[in-house]
Amino acid sequence: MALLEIEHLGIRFGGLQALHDFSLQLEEGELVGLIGPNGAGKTTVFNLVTGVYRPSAGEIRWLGRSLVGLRPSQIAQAGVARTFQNIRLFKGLSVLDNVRAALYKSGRTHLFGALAGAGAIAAEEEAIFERSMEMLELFGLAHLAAEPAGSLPYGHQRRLEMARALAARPRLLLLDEPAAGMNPAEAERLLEQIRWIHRHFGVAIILIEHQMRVVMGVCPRIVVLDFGEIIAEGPPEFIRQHPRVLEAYLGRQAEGS
Ligand SMILES: Nc1ncnc2c1ncn2[C@@H]1O[C@H](COP(=O)(O)OP(=O)(O)OP(=O)(O)O)[C@@H](O)[C@H]1O
Repeated sequence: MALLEIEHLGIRFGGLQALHDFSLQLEEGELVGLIGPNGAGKTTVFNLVTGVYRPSAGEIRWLGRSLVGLRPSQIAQAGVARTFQNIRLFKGLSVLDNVRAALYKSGRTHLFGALAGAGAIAAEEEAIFERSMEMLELFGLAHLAAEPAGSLPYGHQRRLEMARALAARPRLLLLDEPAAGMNPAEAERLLEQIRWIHRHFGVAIILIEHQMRVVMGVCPRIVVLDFGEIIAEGPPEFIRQHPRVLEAYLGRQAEGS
């Protein structure tokens, strides 16, 4: 059974058809890139999958069961995690507390739910602490655990966001333009990190990215959106030469330059 099945998904905002007839099937552990020019509808796909928006048409199935109508918190609990285009951390909280907060929120940590009383709560606190530190260590942030998240350099904040998202062991990670605002060297490092996350956690990933080079370097399959519709889908070498993709990207760049 597919991990995620999206069928004929659509949403309108007033007169704007932001997404139309969008279908995508994702297997456990698969890594797919979602690209397209500004306003193509990429983030809208994430907002639909995570329950922020409700579709006007179509179906989203997670392990065979519909996600449509579930609250974002329920979808997160089911195993879908995301990061945002504009980093969303609790900037005033410590690096450690940012990961801890994600674990409390996920509701997936009731490891000692069958037990009652203060002992069980203390054990759960301990489990959350251990898991949070484990994540910080994996992401090379453990030595910064006590620092306020807002004081970290940009690249570290991105890493913390990913550590947070992965702490509750999701089965699907939605990455929304993680390379935004990065220079080429930073983007290259991020690429390595995404490859590592994919290998290490065995998690399925949908990567939205503006920089074609980043997506092409990491995703074996790429879906291209333009004006809310899929215009091409396939491996990087196919996408790179696809006339509609070239037109969508280069045509508009040429107009803009
Ligand atoms: N809540 C909303 N209300 C009205 N219009 C919206 C809403 N959310 C998205 N849109 C519109 O839907 C279209 C698709 O937006 P979306 O953010 O999904 O694009 P995108 O491909 O992620 O673009 P970018 O690369 O600029 O982030 C845009 O025209 C956007 O203005």
